[in-house]
Amino acid sequence: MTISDRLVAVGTAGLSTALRKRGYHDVFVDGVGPLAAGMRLAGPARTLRLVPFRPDLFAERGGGFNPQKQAFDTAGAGEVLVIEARGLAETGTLGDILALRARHRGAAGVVTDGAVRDSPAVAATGLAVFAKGAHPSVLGRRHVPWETDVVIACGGAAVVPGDYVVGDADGVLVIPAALVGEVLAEAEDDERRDAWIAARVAEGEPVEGLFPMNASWKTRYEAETGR
Ligand SMILES: O=C([O-])CC(=O)C(=O)O
Ligand SMILES: [Mg+2]
Repeated sequence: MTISDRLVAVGTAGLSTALRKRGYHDVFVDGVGPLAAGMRLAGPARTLRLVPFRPDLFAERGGGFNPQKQAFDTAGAGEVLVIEARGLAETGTLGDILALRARHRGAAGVVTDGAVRDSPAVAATGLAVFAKGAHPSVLGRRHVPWETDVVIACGGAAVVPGDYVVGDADGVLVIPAALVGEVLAEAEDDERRDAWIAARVAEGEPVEGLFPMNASWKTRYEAETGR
């Protein structure tokens, strides 16, 4: 399995615990959700930064093959395109044509703290998209597509190009690239342990002494699982 496949398999809840232990409490892209139920993604971030609309700045960078279009046309296989839209839900930041392009490039998905336009068609592309909502407007209503591949803010989280971004039904979070190996390994161990605990709770055991495990549960866990 690739790192991205393993991140999707372990899920955001387990990853958030391992991040929190290391002091990373503010790595959540808050306020966004999947465009369709069941969408999941993981991969290294490419970034696109939108700045507040201004006629002169829009004239400089808003038209033609602008940074928004450049970002989608150059999205890499397995990458997650993350868009800084300052949390504004009243303007689209991508639509079906750009989603199709990202899909064709093999991108893992898109995360935007703005809205999506052409939203039924975007969902139909099969690309995993996490957004604040849907809105018919083009981005020029509120934004100027300014630059790609810089550190951005998205949903309150800082995103550095190359950070790993993971999204599922619980939400979206960001893992600094240097931490992904240790965070993933620890979250996988914790998830295996929690699955074992969940099986005991499903059998009717109380959580007291079991979650977290006391010494006697630990002994049984180690004996049964070899961990
Ligand atoms: O104009 C936009 O922002 C994007 C759009 O509609 C599309 O990708 O289809
Ligand atoms: Mg469109």
